Amino acid sequence: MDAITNVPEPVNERVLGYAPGSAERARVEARLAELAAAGPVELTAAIGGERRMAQGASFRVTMPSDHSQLLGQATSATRADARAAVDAALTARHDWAALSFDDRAAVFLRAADLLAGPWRDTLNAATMLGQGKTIQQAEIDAACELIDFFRFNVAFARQILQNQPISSPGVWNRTDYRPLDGFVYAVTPFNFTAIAANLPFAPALMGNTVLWKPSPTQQFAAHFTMNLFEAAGLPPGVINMLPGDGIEVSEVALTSPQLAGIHFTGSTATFQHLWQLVGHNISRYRTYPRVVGETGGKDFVVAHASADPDVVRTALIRGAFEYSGQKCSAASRAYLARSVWDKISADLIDETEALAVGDVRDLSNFTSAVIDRRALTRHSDLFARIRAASDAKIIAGGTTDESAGWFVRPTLIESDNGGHEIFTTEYFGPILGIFVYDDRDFSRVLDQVDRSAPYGLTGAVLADDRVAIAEAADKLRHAAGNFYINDKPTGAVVGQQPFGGSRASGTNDKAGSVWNLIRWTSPRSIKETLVPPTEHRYPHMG
Ligand SMILES: NC(=O)c1ccc[n+]([C@@H]2O[C@H](COP(=O)([O-])OP(=O)(O)OC[C@H]3O[C@@H](n4cnc5c(N)ncnc54)[C@H](O)[C@@H]3O)[C@@H](O)[C@H]2O)c1
Ligand SMILES: N[C@@H](CCC=O)C(=O)O
Repeated sequence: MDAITNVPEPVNERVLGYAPGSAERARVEARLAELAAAGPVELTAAIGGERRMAQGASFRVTMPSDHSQLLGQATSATRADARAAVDAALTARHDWAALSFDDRAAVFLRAADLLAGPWRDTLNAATMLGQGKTIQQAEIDAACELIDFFRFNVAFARQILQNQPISSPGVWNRTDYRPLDGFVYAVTPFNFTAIAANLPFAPALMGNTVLWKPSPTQQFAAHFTMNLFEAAGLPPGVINMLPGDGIEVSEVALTSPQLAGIHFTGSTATFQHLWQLVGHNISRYRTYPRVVGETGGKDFVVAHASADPDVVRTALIRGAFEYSGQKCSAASRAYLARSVWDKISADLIDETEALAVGDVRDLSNFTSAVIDRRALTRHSDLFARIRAASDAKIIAGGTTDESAGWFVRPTLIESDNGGHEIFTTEYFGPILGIFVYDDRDFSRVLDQVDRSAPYGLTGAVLADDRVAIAEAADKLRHAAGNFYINDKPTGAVVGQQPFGGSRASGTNDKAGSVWNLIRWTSPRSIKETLVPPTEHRYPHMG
């Protein structure tokens, strides 16, 4: 079809409440029971449309909040699997790029509607069981954010395609939004089902074919996400999914002359490692690979003396402890004016101690387990270090329990040493460092917030005083790519707060926006001269 169509106007998917007695609660509870009872699922690779086990070492996917519950059996992709996936992506490339934008977009609009309807409970339940999310956290991720990524990216991509140059008399200029000249390698984190799907999907929407390497601890929901892509009609070879740790896959992908882009989300260390390998191999590639990565954070909350104490307490608890702090955006360092601290400290400690932490199948819990034993050990080691030191003190939480699941109690650690590791290091767990400052030192503490951590992802200022808000927004301009005023620093919504940060937090290409999609196209300018000249001499030559 030659018409330039209008794509559906995107609207953010409504977040369902799952209150006791609601229909959606009954449905998701039934799906949780079914998936947990179904026995281990074979977590296959997807290569050129074929679903088969990868050829490497096997690994198990269990529930973080009940590690005796086996959800899936997987095997890691080997070099041979990776070579097959690269070949499949390159084979599918021409036909996928040759499809009209409408045909490509329709696949993902259908995925959005399937997910909003019959697939919602499956992806929510898989995310709860496999990644330890409560229903609220699964709903805003695996359902709403992913549906929004699908629908909004289609609309943003259409805007890009419509962006065409001017022409002049006798000349017709056009921009051809080509996919990149090769395949895209998407490497995704454990903590968000929506991010894991968006990283392969966004380049695919722009006409690219993709190797997708999910996190082993997200493989359960990734498996169902791949099923969803297929159910929506994604042609074979467009997205090829390779389970496992990715080491052998990277050896193949990053040395392939056809590597055209990396779409990464995960830790700063892994991203830097991948970027170094790209630098090392730079002369091998046919084109310069686009390297897009969103990485770690040490996200701050600064409360001014004018802040409402109830707002501060709520923003800290939700911002730091939802999903047990396993969000790149989680509040992990708080700078509190002493007058505010004096008003909230007792209640903050009591409420933190009272937070219900347990199995995700008990919907009354506020949060659940951390992702795996490694994460739990990172926290128990931290607690031991803090207890041995004199310049920081655990004032709530500070315990772990691995008897049934990988549980870490929400923890508050207070210190007056602004350079302490609790203000600089990303633990990726339910840990909030607290620095109390004299009310009159607000300006000085803003400088400290800006300088003390290497990251630049999210941050919040809480204040009623407008001058204080303006000063914080100015002084912290580069300290956060997502800056919140009187809110927690988590929970960005697609289309409303495009997400990403700079400094050690990434390339700030803003997932779910035109700025991200533009990285997956290599525009070609076409000039057509309608009546070309037939004489080389210019008028000034007489
Ligand atoms: N800025 C953001 O938008 C954002 C969003 C989510 C998570 N994160 C960050 O992600 C981190 C947590 O996620 P994680 O624990 O999954 O991160 P991670 O870096 O451990 O793993 C990310 C992915 O990289 C893979 N990986 C590791 N080494 C690899 C290699 N050599 N080749 C190929 N793949 C390799 C992992 O298997 C996984 O799929 C935190 O630092 C968090 O802040 C950032
Ligand atoms: N976009 C999410 C964070 C993603 C990282 O883990 C938020 O805004 O809370």
